[in-house]
Amino acid sequence: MYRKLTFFSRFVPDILAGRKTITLRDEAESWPRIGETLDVHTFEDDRWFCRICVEDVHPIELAALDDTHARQENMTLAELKDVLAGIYPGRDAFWLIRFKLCSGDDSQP
Ligand SMILES: CC(=O)Nc1ccn([C@@H]2O[C@H](CO)[C@@H](O)[C@H]2O)c(=O)n1
Repeated sequence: MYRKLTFFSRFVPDILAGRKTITLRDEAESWPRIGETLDVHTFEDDRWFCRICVEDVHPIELAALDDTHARQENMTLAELKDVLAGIYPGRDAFWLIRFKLCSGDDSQP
């Protein structure tokens, strides 16, 4: 059994295309561990849509977010900050989870 992470369904196409390779979460969702495989579901209807392998997890402040992070979200920095303000109003400290799509077969690199 893999642990489960959810994403808003509007991000599904970007995740499946490999255009979105990070997510920024609060402490409640800082639990993924590097090397861990996760089952990924939509937040709205709990639909499974892929597995991801966690490549990095680290804390990051809002002020430290730059264009590289925005690119990894397939957004501009302004769009990313808007999205964060919408999901996490007033928060300025996050956890960055970087991931790649994976099969869930642990024997694969
Ligand atoms: C319940 C809950 O909080 N779910 C979340 C939280 C965040 N995100 C995405 O991560 C990035 C930065 O936050 C943006 O692309 C967000 O849309 C998400 O898809 N689903």
